[in-house]
Order: sequence, then C-alpha cells, then structure tokens
Amino acid sequence: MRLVVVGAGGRMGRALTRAVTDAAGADVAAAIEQEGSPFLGQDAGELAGVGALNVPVTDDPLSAFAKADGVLDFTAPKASIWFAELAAQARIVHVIGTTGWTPEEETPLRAAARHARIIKSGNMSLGVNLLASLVRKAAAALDADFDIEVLEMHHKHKVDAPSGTALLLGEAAAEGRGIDLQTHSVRSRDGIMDPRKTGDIGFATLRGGSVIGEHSVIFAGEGERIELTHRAEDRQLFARGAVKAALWGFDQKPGFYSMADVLGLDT
Ligand SMILES: NC(=O)C1=CN([C@@H]2O[C@H](COP(=O)(O)OP(=O)(O)OC[C@H]3O[C@@H](n4cnc5c(N)ncnc54)[C@H](OP(=O)(O)O)[C@@H]3O)[C@@H](O)[C@H]2O)C=CC1
Ligand SMILES: O=C(O)C1=N[C@H](C(=O)O)C[C@H](O)C1
Repeated sequence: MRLVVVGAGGRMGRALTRAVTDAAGADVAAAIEQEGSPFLGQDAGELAGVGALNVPVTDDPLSAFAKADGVLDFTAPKASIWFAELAAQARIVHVIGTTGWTPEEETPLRAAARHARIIKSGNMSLGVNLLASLVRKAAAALDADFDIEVLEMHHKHKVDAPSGTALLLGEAAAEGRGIDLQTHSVRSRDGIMDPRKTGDIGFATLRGGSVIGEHSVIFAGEGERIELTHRAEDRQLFARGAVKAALWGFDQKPGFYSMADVLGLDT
C-alpha cells in the first residue's frame, strides 16, 4: 500500500515514517509539510532516523495523493479537513490521528467520507481502545453515585486539552451510563463553585516534560474507588496502530470508521 505521511517532520510524522518502513505491505510514497516548513526538501527517511528513502518532503499534497492508496495524518484539525477533501477526490484511505476538534469541524469529515475511507481516532493504540470498552462496561454497571473523573497527562508541547483520548474515554463512560457527554461534562474548575453534580463527568489535564500519554478513568464511590489506567511508553505504539488502520481500510467501502472498527472491539 502506497502511503503518504503528512506532517512528516512532526513527532508523530517521524514515528509514522518509521512504522511504515517496518511494516510488511506498505511503503512511504510521499511526505508532506506545509509551505515554508524548514523540512521541505529533506529526505523523510533521514528525518525519521531510518536512512534515506529517496522521498523528499514536499508541500504538494494534491500530486502526492493522486499517486497513493492512503494518507497517515497526525497534524492539526484545519489541515486534516483539507486533507480529507483531497483524500475524497482521490478516493483513498485517510487515517486521522489529529486531536483538538470542535464538533463543527467534524462535519466536513463526514461529507468527505462519502468518497474516502476515513478512519479517525483520538488514540490508535490497542490498549486505549480496549480501555474504552472496559470503561463503557464499568459505567453501565455502576450507578450515578460513582462520580466519573478522567485524568490525563502529556508532554509540555501538547496544545489541545482535554486530550483526544480523554474525550474518547469520556464518551465511552457517557455511552455506558446512557447520558450525553456534552451536557454532562465539566472541563475546568477554579475558585469557589457549586458542589459536584451527580452524573457529571469531570476532566483534569496535566502537562509537563516528555510524557508520551497517560490516562486514568476514576469511578469514585462512597468508601471505594475504581481506577482504570493506560500508560503509553512509546510513540511508535500510535504509529503502528495507524498503519494497521490504513491496511485495514484498503479493503473497506467509503465511510467513517473508528479504531474500534479496525480492532473488532465492541462499542
Ligand atoms: N490519535 C493518536 O493516537 C495520536 C494523536 N496525536 C495527535 O497528532 C497531532 C500531532 O501531534 P505531534 O506529532 O505531537 O505534533 P507536531 O507539532 O510534532 O507535528 C505536527 C506536524 O504537522 C505539521 N502540519 C501542520 N499543518 C500542516 C499542513 N497544513 N500541511 C502539512 N503539515 C502540517 C506541523 O508543521 P508546523 O510545525 O509547520 O505547523 C508539524 O510538523 C496532535 O493533534 C496530537 O494530539 C498524537 C499522538 C497519538
Ligand atoms: O499529543 C499527543 O502526544 C497525544 N495525543 C493524543 C491525544 O490527544 O489523546 C494521543 C496520545 O495520548 C498522545
């Protein structure tokens, strides 16, 4: 499968190039950064530390997508929307790991999925997607007297909060409990406020150092507490998941898919 890595100079872009190079049945067909990027013209393999691949980074996704079977995209929402439109025109697979979406920004992705095979997830690891299934089950089994809080920590460079994974886990908890996350989520607390409302799902964000990604869902009841935790120890985990998603998407019809679909997990 000929794959384009967009955002090829970024932390995940470099991890994706390494993962494609390691995978059977996939090649790096092109590498993209935006106009003005210092990475333009550099070899994607050299950037990723796997040796020259003879794939220079360009700022021309249109030409790249026309010759490819799929795109691996961990960039920013505005960029991912544009890439989804191009992937739809080219009728190819678009794997989106980008996080930090508003609900309105997701609408054009659904339109692009009429022609592209879009696989989007806030976390491409098996562990987190399994954790989401466990959270859904726990939330369904426990009554609303168990307060649900989602805690996450990431490296100091991360710009969106709560993380895509925290929101994915919050959605799983809300689904398990049969409530709407939008109307039950508390995303910040500061100063004097009303006591916690029964049924709310709280989010807390920590940022610092080089932490790859840590998430806990805490079910706090009277006199007991259940904590479900995932710790990512290596960014390659997400990149391998993205390549797996692309290879899976190759045989699918146009549509909007999740990592749970790829992994065959119940939702
Ligand atoms: N779903 C998952 O499993 C995971 C998701 N992520 C998410 O992936 C995203 C990227 O993370 P990370 O790699 O750490 O971030 P980086 O900032 O290191 O990388 C993003 C790259 O995308 C580039 N980019 C932005 N806009 C465009 C564009 N229009 N065209 C081409 N390239 C563009 C950036 O270039 P420039 O610097 O010039 O803006 C940068 O090189 C984040 O949203 C993060 O949360 C991360 C890990 C796992
Ligand atoms: O920005 C990151 O690094 C990560 N982002 C994703 C998220 O927002 O959940 C996934 C992972 O935790 C790393």
